Amino acid sequence: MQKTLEKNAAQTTENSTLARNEGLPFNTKYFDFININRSAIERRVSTLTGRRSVKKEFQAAWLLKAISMIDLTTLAGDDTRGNVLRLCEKAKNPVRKDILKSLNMQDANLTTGAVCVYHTLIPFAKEALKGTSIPIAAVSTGFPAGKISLEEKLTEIKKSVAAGAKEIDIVISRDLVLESKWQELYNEIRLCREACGEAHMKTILATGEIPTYTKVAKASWVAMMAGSDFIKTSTGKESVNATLAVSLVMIRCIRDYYELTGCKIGYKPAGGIQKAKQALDYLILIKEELGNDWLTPELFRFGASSLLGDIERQLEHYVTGRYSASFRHPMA
Ligand SMILES: O=C[C@H](O)COP(=O)(O)O
Repeated sequence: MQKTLEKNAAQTTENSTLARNEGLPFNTKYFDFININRSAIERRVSTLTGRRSVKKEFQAAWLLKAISMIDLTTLAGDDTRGNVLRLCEKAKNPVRKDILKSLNMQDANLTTGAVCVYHTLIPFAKEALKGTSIPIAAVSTGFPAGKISLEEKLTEIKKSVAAGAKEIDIVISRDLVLESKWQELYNEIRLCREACGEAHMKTILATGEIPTYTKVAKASWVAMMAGSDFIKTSTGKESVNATLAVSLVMIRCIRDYYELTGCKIGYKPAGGIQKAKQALDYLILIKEELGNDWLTPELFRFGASSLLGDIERQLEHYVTGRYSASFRHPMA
């Protein structure tokens, strides 16, 4: 397992020199022809999780890797300094020391990929993460509905960056997708990317509010062309959030964009990913469709508030042979 983690660390270093996506000039020729066959997509993902599984020590190694790719998230109306500080402690020490010791991973410096909070909570995350390299991700642009003016969106992004966010998760205006106003969508995302400056931008499509996979694919293309560093499924607040099927649609766009431009765009499924088994399914999908290059925090994140608790529980089971109650693995 030590070897697997060392290999993962080497992969991360390689990817940390990744050039940012500068985007492409707007042109509908890249996506006009797209027409997604829903049943083919759903068939592909249903066979994937049946055919493939990861067992025993490989499963433990994959779960540790999954932890390094979690944007540990709290986006609740009752967030306080206290729960953000506790969440950050969990990001710094995601797995109990005794479990890590049994896995011989106590010196691996395992942390989550980032901590994701609302803008007003950034100072508390900054205080708690001081001295670490864990980035703060902030949700901006009128999260989750995005129903504020473009000017306000840009101001919000700039404020979050100034407050210390190194990653900005923006929400797009879903009406522009519903009405196929692709050029307007492109302009909006472009301006957001400019406002982000050095901060990496993850563009949330809110796929649960987009009626067809064809539109999800077109919106993915527009987001990448406009300079997004990551494309992300959901806010976690829609009635349907991340699914494997919508992920397949989006990561195939990432693959095609890479083939066209040579630029690797990151992927972040978010919302409703609560179980270790779900995380493994996503990792298998990414490995099969995009390859190992994408299995690093630079190119893949889970947006999840409670997934880490189940992963820790499964690791404890791997080590002790016993399951503990979920409340023994609190997030904050
Ligand atoms: O971006 C992250 C999501 O808001 C987290 O959703 P979740 O609470 O369902 O894990």
